[in-house]
Amino acid sequence: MSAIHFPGAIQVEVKRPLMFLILLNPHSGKGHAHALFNGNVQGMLQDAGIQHTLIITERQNHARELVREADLSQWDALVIMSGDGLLFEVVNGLMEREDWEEAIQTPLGVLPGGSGNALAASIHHYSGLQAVSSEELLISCGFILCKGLVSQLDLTSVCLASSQRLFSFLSLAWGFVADVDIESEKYRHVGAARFTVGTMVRLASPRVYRGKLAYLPIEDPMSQPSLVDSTQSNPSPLSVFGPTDFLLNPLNQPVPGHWTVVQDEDFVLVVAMYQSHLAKDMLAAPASRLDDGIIHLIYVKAGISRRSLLRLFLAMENGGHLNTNCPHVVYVKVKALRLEPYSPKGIITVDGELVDYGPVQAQIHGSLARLIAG
Ligand SMILES: Nc1ncnc2c1ncn2[C@@H]1O[C@H](COP(=O)(O)OP(=O)(O)OP(=O)(O)O)[C@@H](O)[C@H]1O
Repeated sequence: MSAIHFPGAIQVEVKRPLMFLILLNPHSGKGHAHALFNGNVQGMLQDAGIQHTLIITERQNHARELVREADLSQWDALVIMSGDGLLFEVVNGLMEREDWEEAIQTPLGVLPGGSGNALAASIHHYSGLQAVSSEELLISCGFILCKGLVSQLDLTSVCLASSQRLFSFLSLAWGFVADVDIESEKYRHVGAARFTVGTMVRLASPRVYRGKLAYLPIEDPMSQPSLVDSTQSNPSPLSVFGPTDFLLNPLNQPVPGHWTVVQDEDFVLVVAMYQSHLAKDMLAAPASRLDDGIIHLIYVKAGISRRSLLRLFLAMENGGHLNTNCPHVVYVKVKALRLEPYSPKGIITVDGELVDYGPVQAQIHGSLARLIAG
């Protein structure tokens, strides 16, 4: 085993042969994940001296249950070949274990086989590489996986009104983005283009979403763990495992007085990002990094014209949307946030997955997990 030290406090260990558990969702993306794996990745792993066990998931939550019970000592990494939804299962399965603290240190790996592939696109972007086609992205991520260099990864704890707590590696969305993500499921057969189609459909009849948004900016001295008395904090009642959400008050109490409460209550979208990409061709938070400890909160206030909104989404392809000087777009870096929608029905997504609709709050936990990245 050789230890390599990188500036930026990343300590990586590369040993061979590596043993990977690869979980593959055969229905992800256009439904070609298995063929793509056989055609593009299998040989690469063999050449790199990486042994693997491939498990084809049979149903939703199969991967979650599997990693919750698995003997993790057998594996050098847990890898998903799918979209972001399967990694969401793996992360939450690990965080549901009694030994979560150790389990979540198991390096994770990503091979894009879904339609969004946001984390894969983010990893590719952090490597300084240009945007590529879906198949090229798979090959790029295959190489990154074969190199086996491990970085740290932030996770965000997301608390729902049902007292459920989820761990998220990518995003929390409400409004336009969440609606497009879920409503475009029916265009799955067109692959990554489903988001473009969904965006155009929703642009034809944009909605206004009413609610209350509050957040703790990174500059606030109280966002530092050392300044918060964690014995006074109130973790959500069902958070049996996982770190304490020391910045959050219970959802049935007001947010701490030093938080910023947004005056506007009419939004077109609210999206909290902790990686750069929202989908393969959506560079929504260009400044985000794997373990910067920051939630990049972007919201668009109601009143924006349809044309400006279209321009915004077009500019997002290369991350230019934050430089358009659009007065309706707000971008803040935060440690925690709370969102309380007023409408009784709606869509909220966490890492692109539909979650219970209602009040929701979140806090980022820096470097909680580990990820094989370039
Ligand atoms: N065998 C399976 N049958 C049905 N659903 C599955 C199966 N395996 C996983 N799932 C679920 O399918 C959903 C979508 O999976 P995934 O994210 O991997 O693909 P995708 O939606 O195409 O990609 P993306 O999230 O990038 O858009 C997830 O909720 C996942 O839990």
